[in-house]
Amino acid sequence: MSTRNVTMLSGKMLFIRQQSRFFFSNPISKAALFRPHPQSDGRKKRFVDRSQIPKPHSLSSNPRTSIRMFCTSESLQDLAGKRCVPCSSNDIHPMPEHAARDLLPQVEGWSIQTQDDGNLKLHRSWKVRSFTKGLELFQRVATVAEEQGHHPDLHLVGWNNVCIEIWTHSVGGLTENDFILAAKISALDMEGLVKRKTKP
Ligand SMILES: C[C@H](O)[C@H](O)[C@H]1CNC2=NC(N)=NC(=O)C2=N1
Repeated sequence: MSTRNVTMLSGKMLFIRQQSRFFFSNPISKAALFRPHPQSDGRKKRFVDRSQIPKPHSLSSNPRTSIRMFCTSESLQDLAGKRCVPCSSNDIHPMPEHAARDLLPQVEGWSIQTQDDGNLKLHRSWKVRSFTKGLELFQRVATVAEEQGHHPDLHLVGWNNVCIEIWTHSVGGLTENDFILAAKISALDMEGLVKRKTKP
């Protein structure tokens, strides 16, 4: 095999392994990728087993892979421990509803709603102990939002009904930023501000 072919093969292998690393937490092994194929003369020739190469930009049936397409890091680490990325980044895109629903269990108490324009948003509501406790809750949320450079919509109606809605305005939909902010808001100490949920 000429040097060029070896370079090409190794280059292709490197590209495939790089691509597979993007889609799978464990890159496909060389052995799986280059399977020996017995020749008529008894020699074994290696060929690229195309069935092992992930299709580019395919949302595989594995929900964790599809979530990973929209998350900033390989592992689905605790969202509250992550940091929002600038909403003006060209790399930020709205996620499809199935990816949002896959992330929802990580932000307990939040729900996904569809806006009048069809875009998705996160929603959560609380009963606060007083109007001023509601404003104090908003202040704590505002501190997190300013730290993250990502902001919710805050509603305080009927003096003690707080509702917080989050979506990424720059892309008109849900991104991981919204789930990170929701997780950080859920992690806030609201003791003394909100009424305990009465057991159903
Ligand atoms: C420049 C940058 O897009 C804006 O400053 C930030 C501020 N906070 C934001 N918050 C939300 N929810 N969506 C945004 O698009 C957004 N953009």
